[in-house]
Amino acid sequence: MNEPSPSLAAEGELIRVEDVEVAFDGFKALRGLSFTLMPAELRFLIGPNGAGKTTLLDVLCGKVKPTRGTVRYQGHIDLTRQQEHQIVQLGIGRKFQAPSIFSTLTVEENLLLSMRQRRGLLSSLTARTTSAQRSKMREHLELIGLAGKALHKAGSLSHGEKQWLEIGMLLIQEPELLLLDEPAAGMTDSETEKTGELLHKINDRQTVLVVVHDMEFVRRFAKTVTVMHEGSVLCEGTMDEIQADDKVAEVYLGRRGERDA
Ligand SMILES: Nc1ncnc2c1ncn2[C@@H]1O[C@H](COP(=O)(O)OP(=O)(O)OP(=O)(O)O)[C@@H](O)[C@H]1O
Repeated sequence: MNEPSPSLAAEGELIRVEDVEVAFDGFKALRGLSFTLMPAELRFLIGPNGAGKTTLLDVLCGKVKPTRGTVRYQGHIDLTRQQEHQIVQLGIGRKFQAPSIFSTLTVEENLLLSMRQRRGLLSSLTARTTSAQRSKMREHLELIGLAGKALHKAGSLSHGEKQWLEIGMLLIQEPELLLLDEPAAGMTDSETEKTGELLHKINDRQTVLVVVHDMEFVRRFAKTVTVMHEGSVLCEGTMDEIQADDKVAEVYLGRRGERDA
């Protein structure tokens, strides 16, 4: 049965996580977590170390299966029953920390490969590029700020540029929902700024759920923030609302110094 209870599912929700538990050898990384995401949101997910942020992304992309609870996509799809590759096909793209670009190929070739992902690697490279594919590629090169480096080898890019290329490779597959874990980690100040701006540009077209540790980045670029603590949601709201919340001050913002260093 894929139909959620009408009393529990609000119209038009993209994601509804209900009472989810994830246990690793008895340790509960998620404990009765409930969370919803509407289409077109840009949601920042914050919380102290070990709060369960990455585990929530792992559940949404199918890498980790909950031991209890439900995870609905677009109201009627039970994500807990889908394999990771099926979830990608359903339109949920996840950027992992480990790089997935081909260093010896150009920026353009990496994007082309990603666009034609369903073919084998060799046929993807040798297939002729249609004008529609070229224009889609140019559009994505502009979006990620790498139009001037289309013919550069991906391996020669800066750390920040590699991250943007990876984001571009996900976006060119036109996901409905993009999941990002610390997209600005290790970036210079100017790369961090561009990444924040990129998140907003992406959000013009896609729903984005992003895990962030850097509180300055959150203050600068967040729309709505969800705070997690010990495997469940502590509170949600704008950054002003979050900062005014005593519970957050106690469990998270009070420890901000550790994170902002
Ligand atoms: N595969 C695993 N096996 C055992 N424990 C795990 C596993 N994955 C995560 N955990 C534990 O679950 C808890 C939540 O981890 P998670 O990575 O989701 O937290 P997080 O909020 O993303 O933390 P951080 O901010 O440090 O990245 C942590 O205590 C972690 O050690």
